Amino acid sequence: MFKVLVSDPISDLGIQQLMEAADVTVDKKTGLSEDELVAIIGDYDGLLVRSQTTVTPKIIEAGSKLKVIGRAGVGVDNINLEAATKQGVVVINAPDGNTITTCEHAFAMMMALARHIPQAYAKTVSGVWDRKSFLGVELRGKTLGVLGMGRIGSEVAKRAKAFGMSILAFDPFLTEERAEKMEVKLATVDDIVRNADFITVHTPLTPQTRNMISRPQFEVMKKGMRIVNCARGGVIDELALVEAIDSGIVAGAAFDVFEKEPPQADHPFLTHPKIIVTPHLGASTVEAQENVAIDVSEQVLHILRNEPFINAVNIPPVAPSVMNKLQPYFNLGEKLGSFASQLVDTAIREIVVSYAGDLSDVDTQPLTRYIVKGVLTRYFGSDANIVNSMHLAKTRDVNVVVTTSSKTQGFTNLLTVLLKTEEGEERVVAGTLLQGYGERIVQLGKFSVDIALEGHQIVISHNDKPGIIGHVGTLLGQNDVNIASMQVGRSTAGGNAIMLLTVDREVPEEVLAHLSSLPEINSAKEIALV
Ligand SMILES: NC(=O)c1ccc[n+]([C@@H]2O[C@H](COP(=O)([O-])OP(=O)(O)OC[C@H]3O[C@@H](n4cnc5c(N)ncnc54)[C@H](O)[C@@H]3O)[C@@H](O)[C@H]2O)c1
Ligand SMILES: O=C(O)CC[C@@H](O)C(=O)O
Repeated sequence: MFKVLVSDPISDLGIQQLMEAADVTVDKKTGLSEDELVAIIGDYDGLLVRSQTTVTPKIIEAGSKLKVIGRAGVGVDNINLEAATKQGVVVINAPDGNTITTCEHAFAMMMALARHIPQAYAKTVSGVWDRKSFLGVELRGKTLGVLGMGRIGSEVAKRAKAFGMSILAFDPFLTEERAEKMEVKLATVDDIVRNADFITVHTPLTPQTRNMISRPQFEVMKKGMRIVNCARGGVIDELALVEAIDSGIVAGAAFDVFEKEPPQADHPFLTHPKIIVTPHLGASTVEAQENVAIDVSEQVLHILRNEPFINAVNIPPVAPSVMNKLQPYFNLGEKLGSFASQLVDTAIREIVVSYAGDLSDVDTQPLTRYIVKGVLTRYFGSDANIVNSMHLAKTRDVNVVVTTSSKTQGFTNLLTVLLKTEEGEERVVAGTLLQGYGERIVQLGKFSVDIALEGHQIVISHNDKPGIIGHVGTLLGQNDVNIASMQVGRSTAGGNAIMLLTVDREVPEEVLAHLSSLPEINSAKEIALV
């Protein structure tokens, strides 16, 4: 039974699927401090948050069973990704569910700003009928600058066109072609800053976007422009903005987000007559909260159940078509990695993975993670997983090299793992997924073999002399180790040879030692693939 903790208020309807799952119990405990979370998180396999819980390294480290942290929303800036990745915890978000809602909020803020709606409302309900102080401006005919043309920025631009605005847009990924299709003008930040009547920002907060609009930008703005931030506090420099309003450059600002949330009681925005604010309400609609909770619950279930998932923030995204193609090979890759790692005796320095045939023309990154996990499991046990395998390899100075090859050896798909060790050892094993026959090892060192990749195996390196197979069979039989299948490969008659046996059970240490001591046998190793 999996246990999931929901530590922020999240739509009940949205997490219904999780609550109704027979293999999951859900606990809702909101408003906990870091220490309170640290004290209980060790019991949970999953943690579901919105934006109130700050998931710190301390909480993640205490989550010894934690497999997944789900963020019901887009931004994962309240989750320490580095700590999660290090510990192999998948972080997922729900990037699509609140796009329209947040876009509509940004638009509402822009309109409220243009027509002084919050200020006029406050005065009216206070009993003052003031029709002179709130002269607004139309949106029609104005230039809107959109910084960040992702999901939300693009939707804002679409709506602004319907209002008769012309749009200048900047996003590092916005091409001339896409801009044309969206009927916006591709511009630089400087163009936007100098020419826009309204600016709205829709970027994440990154080192590049922090204070993207600050004093130098305000100084060259059109007098009387207005500015909206429904993305992240810190993208627009708060103090520089207040100065720009007070000096008459900016006519007004609308902010849903703050550098520090909630803002201090003396934050200048809270009393400024030309700044309107909301308490991070961009995603707060019934629809969006249901959508993000449904999306994230579904993914959490997949992760807990070890099924393929999407929207992982700390694993590169994979297109569903690529995932479908790769998924059948995950087990093969992990087992080959595991097999290869059990062949080496000294510290691994390089893992060289080679893909051929059907695997040569697809983005194999996710499969490489499984192979590296397979290699590292020998050393890290269940601490190695597909989220942290590349990170673990890097921190242990293990170089991972991926190549594609045209040498398929006649197979439709071929996956080769070569391990190089500090002492100059090289161990190579190749496998294939054979329709109707499952996962097979087809190469071991320089020898061609064909044996199912499963269970307990013994790899014996020996000299090709008569009687050896008989000795091995007798010894294993005497020790109650049943042989399920056997393959022998040799370079030349009488030369080096390899024997690969699948046996029905674990092989006792002393039996392996006895095997290794038999005449003409150079080494005997057990490989466990269970
Ligand atoms: N107020 C809220 O409640 C609320 C709700 C949802 C999302 N958000 C925030 O809104 C922002 C946008 O969300 P989204 O879903 O559209 O994300 P998105 O990833 O679809 O779009 C973000 C865009 O910003 C662009 N970008 C990155 N650096 C940039 C730069 N230096 N200059 C210009 N563009 C840059 C990216 O290329 C991307 O296209 C995020 O920060 C998100 O957290 C806030
Ligand atoms: O309301 C929330 O949970 C915050 C939403 C938003 O900032 C997000 O990043 O998705």
